[in-house]
Amino acid sequence: MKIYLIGFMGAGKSTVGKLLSKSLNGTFIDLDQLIEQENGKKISDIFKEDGETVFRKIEAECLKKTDAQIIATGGGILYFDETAEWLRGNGVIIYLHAPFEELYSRIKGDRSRPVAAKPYKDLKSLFAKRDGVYKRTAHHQVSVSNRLPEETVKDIISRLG
Ligand SMILES: Nc1ncnc2c1ncn2[C@@H]1O[C@H](COP(=O)(O)OP(=O)(O)O)[C@@H](O)[C@H]1O
Ligand SMILES: O=C(O)C1=C[C@@H](OP(=O)(O)O)[C@@H](O)[C@H](O)C1
Ligand SMILES: [Mg+2]
Repeated sequence: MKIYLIGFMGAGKSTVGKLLSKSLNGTFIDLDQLIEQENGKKISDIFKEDGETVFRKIEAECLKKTDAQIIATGGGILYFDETAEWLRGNGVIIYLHAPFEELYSRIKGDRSRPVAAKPYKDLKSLFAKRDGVYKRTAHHQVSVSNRLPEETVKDIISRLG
């Protein structure tokens, strides 16, 4: 069974995914790292040099080719409508959720995340839009608010049964 972690930037998908894979003794991939390896450049350079549309196509291709058991996706993984259905047909989807302000405080000023460079109000409305899509797509919603990543891992494992 594959486990896909989804959620907004700063939710802890990369951090929790790595820990979860250790607890479950499963293989792990951070999709952003896979994209950087396959393309030989940083996400921020792909955005700068090739544009977001190219990045999204690469992201969707990398998602479909990874054979890892635990996958930390990027916050924009549901950019194409068909990706939600593809994900649900290929594994268990966990939405890591926290209120926007908490996530914003984790990502503001982080230059490695090009989307986080948007102004506060644009990020807030992006969160509002994506939150609904994450909720509709996920099998489980797990809180990452005021919680250590280790606690989130325990919560995920208990929900998986
Ligand atoms: N539970 C948590 N509590 C506080 N900070 C966290 C937590 N999980 C992750 N972080 C921090 O938030 C930032 C984003 O984490 P990251 O795992 O990269 O999130 P994502 O992959 O969802 O964007 C990092 O600086 C990380 O150390
Ligand atoms: O939300 C987004 O659109 C993005 C989130 C990033 O991943 P994280 O969610 O791990 O920061 C990364 O895929 C890229 O910078 C775009
Ligand atoms: Mg990440």
